[in-house]
Amino acid sequence: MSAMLRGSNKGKYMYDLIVIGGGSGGVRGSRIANVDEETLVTDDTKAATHGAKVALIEASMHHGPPHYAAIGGTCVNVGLMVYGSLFSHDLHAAQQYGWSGISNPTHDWSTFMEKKDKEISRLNGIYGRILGNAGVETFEGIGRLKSAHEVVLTGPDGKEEVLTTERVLISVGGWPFKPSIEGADLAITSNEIFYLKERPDRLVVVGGGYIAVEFAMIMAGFGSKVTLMYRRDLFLRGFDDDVRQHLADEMSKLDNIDLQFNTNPAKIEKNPDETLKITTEAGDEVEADCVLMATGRTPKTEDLGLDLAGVEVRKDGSIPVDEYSKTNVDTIFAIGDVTDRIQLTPVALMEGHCFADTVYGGMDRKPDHEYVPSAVFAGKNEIGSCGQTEEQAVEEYKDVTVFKSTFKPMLHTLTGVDTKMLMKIIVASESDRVVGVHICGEHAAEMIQSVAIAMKMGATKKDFDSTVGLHPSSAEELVTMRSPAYRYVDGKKEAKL
Ligand SMILES: Cc1cc2nc3c(=O)[nH]c(=O)nc-3n(C[C@H](O)[C@H](O)[C@H](O)COP(=O)(O)OP(=O)(O)OC[C@H]3O[C@@H](n4cnc5c(N)ncnc54)[C@H](O)[C@@H]3O)c2cc1C
Ligand SMILES: NC(=O)c1ccc[n+]([C@@H]2O[C@H](COP(=O)([O-])OP(=O)(O)OC[C@H]3O[C@@H](n4cnc5c(N)ncnc54)[C@H](O)[C@@H]3O)[C@@H](O)[C@H]2O)c1
Repeated sequence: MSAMLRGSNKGKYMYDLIVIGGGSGGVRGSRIANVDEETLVTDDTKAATHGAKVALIEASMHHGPPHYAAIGGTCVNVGLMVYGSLFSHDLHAAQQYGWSGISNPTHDWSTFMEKKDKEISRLNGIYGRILGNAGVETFEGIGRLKSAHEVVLTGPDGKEEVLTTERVLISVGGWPFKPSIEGADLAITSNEIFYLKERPDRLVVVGGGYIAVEFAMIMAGFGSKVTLMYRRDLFLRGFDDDVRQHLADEMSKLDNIDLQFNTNPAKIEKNPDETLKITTEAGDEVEADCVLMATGRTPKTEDLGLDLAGVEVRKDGSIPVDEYSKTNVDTIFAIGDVTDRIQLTPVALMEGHCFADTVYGGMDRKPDHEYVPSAVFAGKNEIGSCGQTEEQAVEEYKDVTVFKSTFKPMLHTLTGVDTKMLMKIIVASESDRVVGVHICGEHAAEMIQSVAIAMKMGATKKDFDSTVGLHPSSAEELVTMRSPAYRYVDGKKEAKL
């Protein structure tokens, strides 16, 4: 795409760009597109010198009901909940190493929620200030397209205003989807779980994606008894099969998690004492205090007026875009979860940044979705993953070598905790390039970020082998796996090496 003119609107419209949605992608896109030298205030805005006149419309400047997401996005909620939930494991481990005075630890949910909310509010404020410093005009309210160059802003007081703009960037994200089973309204979603007044003693989680697995482990870490219902054989579809199975095996070892695969709820009812009864499609009953539906997210495009602007929308509500995040309308762009590419915060940031650099910065920057690392924060058994699964690699390269290692992390040689870590390296045999790395175990997320750099640079297995390990660490296993577990030749798994 040829670079467009900076601030080319020349007074025809009120703004060069209106951004609808101020989460991860929208804040980044607007901040980078905006800012001329005169409004540069902090170091944080120094990179942003593209000079467009930008307005950003965000439904809420403060997290929580009814919009839940707010300026800057609320992803950090999960991070804090994960950290909070891990202490139960750490406190147990500490005692096995001789620490005392912590034999009967208790957790105060309301103290934790209060501190978490305070931190998220602080972040909301920071994002508001960053935008202000960058010179982005920020409006609280709902944005809706009236035409390709007009956006209706409905403020918190219900008042409507029409803003005109040369271009629009849509970054409205998604909203949790609940299947329409009987009593679904009694279930909460990931929106509400961040605001529970009390920790449920018994939680049923429905679904088998990131959110289902993470919240099953988070709430179990805090002490809830969790039943995870997933409609198919094994959760986390799309992840490497060995990693999925390894995590399922590890979760099955935990006393307070009951994994129920091939199980789906048929109805949810309220008992006279306000607790809930979940009846599965097979007719089994489970009693719980709370049901979390983690059954996917739907792009938030329903009332966005996309039809009035002529923007194409897929059946599932997502917006198709080209490699520069442009929709079928030349002046309308979309980034982040609403486009249904990879739904991760850093990906939305990258897409927003590339958009601004290309359209207002005179650069030619396409977001690069290859070797994007991801993590599932499943307690002490988190997954860190980058690149292809074994199945995908065999499909693409036919000749593939697989290295695998399962071992007990050194920490647990003294704790007595029955847990294992899995590491897997997938290599395209002909080029020796490492095309997939999958880790399940403590600190997997931290490890995979560094591995992703090597993979992005095209590292071969030989490069991994020639790197000296760091001892003692679990990560050193990544550079000491010398013997392949098995190979594929011409797409067929070889029984013997
Ligand atoms: C529970 C949960 C945990 C997650 N954990 C992680 C994680 O650990 N790591 C990770 O990388 N990703 C995580 N994600 C995914 C990540 O949050 C998204 O990929 C990312 O936020 C997408 O950014 P976005 O800009 O597209 O949308 P969002 O960040 O969702 O922002 C959209 C914004 O638009 C606003 N909005 C919507 N409609 C309108 C409108 N009409 N007018 C005005 N404003 C509007 C919303 O209020 C919201 O603030 C998680 C998601 C969820 C739900
Ligand atoms: N750690 C992270 O980076 C992180 C954490 C949370 C979310 N996310 C992002 O957010 C996105 C959304 O997460 P998610 O967990 O909501 O979605 P998901 O697509 O990962 O999982 C949805 C799950 O719900 C199940 N499901 C769908 N419809 C159902 C139905 N009618 N009945 C029963 N089950 C049904 C699916 O089989 C799937 O297992 C993810 O794709 C991910 O990119 C990332």
